[in-house]
Amino acid sequence: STGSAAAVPINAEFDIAYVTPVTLGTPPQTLQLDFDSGSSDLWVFSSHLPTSQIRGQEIYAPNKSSTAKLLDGHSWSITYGDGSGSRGNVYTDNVTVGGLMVERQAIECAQQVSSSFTSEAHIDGLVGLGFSTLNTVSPKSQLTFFDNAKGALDSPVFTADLKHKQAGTYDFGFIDKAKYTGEITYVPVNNDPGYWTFSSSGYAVGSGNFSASPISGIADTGTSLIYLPTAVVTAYYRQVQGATNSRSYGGYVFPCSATLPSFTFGVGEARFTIPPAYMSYAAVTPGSSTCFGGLQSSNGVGINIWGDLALKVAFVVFNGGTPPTIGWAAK
Ligand SMILES: O=C(NC1CCCCC1)N[C@H]1[C@H](O)[C@@H](N2CCCCC2)[C@@H]2OC[C@H]1O2
Repeated sequence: STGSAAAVPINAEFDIAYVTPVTLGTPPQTLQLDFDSGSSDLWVFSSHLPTSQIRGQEIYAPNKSSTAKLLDGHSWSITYGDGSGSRGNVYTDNVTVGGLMVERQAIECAQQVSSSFTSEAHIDGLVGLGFSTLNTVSPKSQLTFFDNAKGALDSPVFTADLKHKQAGTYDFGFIDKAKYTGEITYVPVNNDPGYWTFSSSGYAVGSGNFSASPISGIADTGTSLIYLPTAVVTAYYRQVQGATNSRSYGGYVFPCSATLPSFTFGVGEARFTIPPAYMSYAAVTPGSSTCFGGLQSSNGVGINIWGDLALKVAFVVFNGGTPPTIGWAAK
C-alpha cells in the first residue's frame, strides 16, 4: 500500500508549520494535523477539552465514531522544545492519510492543551513521525502511524516534499521520482533516543568557502526554523549588518532591510542552499522593521535541529528500514 497527502503551510506570511488532512473514525472526521518527525505521539483536539481551550480548531469526538475504542487506563502527556504541550486519554480508531488506512491507531485525545496550541487555530493536533520509543502513552507506549502502517507499505519509507509558501506533500510507502532531481544522498540515522538524527557534512555562508565539519542534528518537520551551534550562527550573522542576538526577542534579529547571505549545508557530498529570502523568518511583531532570523543558535536547545526551513529546499526520504537512513535530494 501507499499514501500521499498535501502538506499545507498554515500561514500565508511565513511557514510556521504545515498541516495535512487526516480522517479519523466512522463516519470520517477530518482534522488538519501537523506531521512532526521530531515527536511520536498522534494527538488531537477532542471533545474532552474544555471549550475555553478550543479557538477555531476542529475536534475529534470518539463517542461519535462507531469504530472508536477507549484504551482503558492509559494516558499521555507531552512537552515540546518550545515549551508547548498537551495531555489526555487514549482511544484506538481507524486513521487514514492520503488513502492509506491504519486500523486501531492510538489516537491521543487532548483533555488539556497549552496556550500556544489554543492560539494556533490551524493546527488540530499532531501526527508524530519520530521513532515509537519517544511515545508518551502510559502504562503501555503506543506505535506511530508510520510504524503501524510500515508492514503494509510497498517500501518502509515516508518522504517530505515541503515547499516555501505553497503546498507540498508527504508520501508513504514509495519514492516519487517526479519530486526530485539527480541522486538521493543517503546517510546513516542514529535513532537513539528516537529522533531522525543524522550528520550534516558542513556548511557555507553565502559565497564563502565550505566548512567541512560534521554537524549532528535531527530532521524535524515539526520545527519551523534551523537551530545550529553558535560557531555556525555567529559566522552567518557576522555577514548581516545590524544583526544582534536579542535576549528580549529570544534569538538573532536584524533590520528587515538588511541584505542576507544564503546558507548552504552539506549532506555527504551533496550541497543544499537556502536562498537569502528564506533566511528572514518574520517581523518580530506585525509591521515591525526588525526581523527574526531563520537560523538560530541551538545553545539553549541541547540538540541541533534541521527544521522546515532546511527541509523545504530538498526532497527528504525518511527510510524506516533496517538500519534506518535518511536521504536528501535536490528538487
Ligand atoms: O517545539 C518545537 N520545536 C522546538 C523549537 C525550539 C527549539 C527546540 C525545538 N516544535 C513544536 C512546535 O513549536 C509546535 N508549534 C505549535 C504552535 C504552532 C507552530 C508549531 C508544534 O507542536 C510540537 C512541535 O510542533
